[in-house]
Amino acid sequence: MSKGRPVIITCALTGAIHTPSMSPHLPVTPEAIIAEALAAADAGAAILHIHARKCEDGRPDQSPEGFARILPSVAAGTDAVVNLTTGGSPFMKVEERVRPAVSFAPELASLNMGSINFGLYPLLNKYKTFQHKWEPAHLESTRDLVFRNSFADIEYVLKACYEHGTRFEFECYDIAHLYNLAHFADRRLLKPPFFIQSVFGLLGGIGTHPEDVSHMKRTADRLFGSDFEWSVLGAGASQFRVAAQSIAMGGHARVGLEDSLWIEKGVLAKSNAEQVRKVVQLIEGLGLSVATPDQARQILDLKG
Ligand SMILES: C[C@H](N)CC(=O)CC(=O)O
Ligand SMILES: [Zn+2]
Repeated sequence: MSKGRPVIITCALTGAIHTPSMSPHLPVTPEAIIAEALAAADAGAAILHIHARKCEDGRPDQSPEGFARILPSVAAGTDAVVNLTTGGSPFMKVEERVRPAVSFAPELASLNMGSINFGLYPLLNKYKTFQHKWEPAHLESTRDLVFRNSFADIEYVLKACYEHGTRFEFECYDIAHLYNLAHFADRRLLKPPFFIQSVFGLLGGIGTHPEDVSHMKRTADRLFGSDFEWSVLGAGASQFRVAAQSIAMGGHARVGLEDSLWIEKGVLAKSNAEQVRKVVQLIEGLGLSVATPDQARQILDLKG
């Protein structure tokens, strides 16, 4: 067992963008999401990023009731850190998006650090047949979709969650979002360590070229010095390449069917745990260790 620096693996189980017809392995029902959560934690994920879906057809569900069908069983089955989404689905208003985090006061919640055009053209052109009527409409409407996260929206979410001791996974889709984070830090509305989740490869945000990844890290180093922990997620086919670069550069990694349905080019991942096991190999291959949930709590200064 390698004793190198502990690397935190986040697993994002289902999300709100991919739809059931895109992969038979995308967990949709509460039972499936719970089973995937526990298996991903067993495989090495210290943090579980959780969205809920409507049981009947898999539409994104941001109601506290939807999360109440998932969270107790996850908490009973693993000590992994629960990270609740406040992004919900990009079609939702911030008031709706923040409700689960306010209701359940998790240790960690996502916080999206800026607005972006949310382009899903790669998905639009790829999928033609669907199980549910809402799926093609969901995809079609992204042509004109802006995922809104104004300064007021961001302040609304951080104030609504902060009083419960919830800390944040700062989703930064582009360099500007790092400056937005610095703005809120300068206003003392946030305290370090900042858990930065750099998002690569979403059309509307920064690309996945190694230069893009390095540019994000260099900018974060300049803005935050040692006051941050850096993690990355690569959308789609870039997931493991971006993760490998981050791990080699001293960072952490996020994987999961929320942001990529693949285990390798053209091969669907059979589960979230399969993706977690692959990133564990990357970490141990570099002589590093996989962080336990408690090591993640310590590194990120979570309330526990
Ligand atoms: C690119 C990620 N799917 C963004 C995300 O996970 C947002 C959230 O849940 O708040
Ligand atoms: Zn999410």
